[in-house]
Amino acid sequence: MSAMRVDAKVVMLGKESVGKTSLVERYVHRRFLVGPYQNTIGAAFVAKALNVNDKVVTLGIWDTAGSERYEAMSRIYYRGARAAIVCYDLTDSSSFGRARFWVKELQNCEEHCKIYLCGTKSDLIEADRSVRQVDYHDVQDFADEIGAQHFETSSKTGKNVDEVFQKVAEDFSNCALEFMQGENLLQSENTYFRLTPGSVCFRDNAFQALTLSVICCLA
Ligand SMILES: Nc1nc2c(ncn2[C@@H]2O[C@H](COP(=O)(O)OP(=O)(O)OP(=O)(O)O)[C@@H](O)[C@H]2O)c(=O)[nH]1
Repeated sequence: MSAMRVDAKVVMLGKESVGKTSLVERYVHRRFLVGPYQNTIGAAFVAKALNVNDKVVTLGIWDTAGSERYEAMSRIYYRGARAAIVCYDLTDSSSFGRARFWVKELQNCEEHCKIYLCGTKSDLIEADRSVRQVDYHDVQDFADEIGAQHFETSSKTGKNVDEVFQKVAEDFSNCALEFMQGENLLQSENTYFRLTPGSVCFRDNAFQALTLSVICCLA
């Protein structure tokens, strides 16, 4: 059994097919997978270390399944999260409604979790403005109202992807001292990820990444 330390738990939330997995893939592996869409089952975990002000911060990123049949499981994954990247698809107005749902959940259940609103697939808007279904200013007003950061990203081109995760790590780093004074987070179960002998894992040394796929028996 091995363990690695994760400084901040980050959860990806949002309607199915908004591009949560693609965002994580682009950020961690610098790639955009083409081919038939494969929905996430249960959740997947990846850890990535990055530098913030000469310090290393390791983010433990939980990519949840967007399908409503896995909603109860997604609730498990946001528990103890310090940041939630709530994604919506810029070309799908209903996905923003779903993003609002997750924001409400987080506000009710995870008061220490910082929220980052992420409008995905901006490359599609850049190619054809008429496909935009979610207005930038409407989301910015909502973000201001709830005290969230707001980004528009493209996993296809990489636009703003690093910026989202860098901001998450910077905010965590700036708040870490305050958190540590409030509660001994570095020793809480949320900041260590422990592998059990039966876990499925892959280690990517280049990115100091460890991936765990949680195969859901509800599938
Ligand atoms: N053009 C474009 N397509 C994208 C982008 N991000 C994701 N997609 C496509 O959108 C589809 C869904 O992407 P995923 O990353 O699997 O979506 P998800 O939110 O993880 O989906 P679930 O696992 O069902 O929750 C795939 O066909 C992707 O190729 C993007 O930035 N630009």
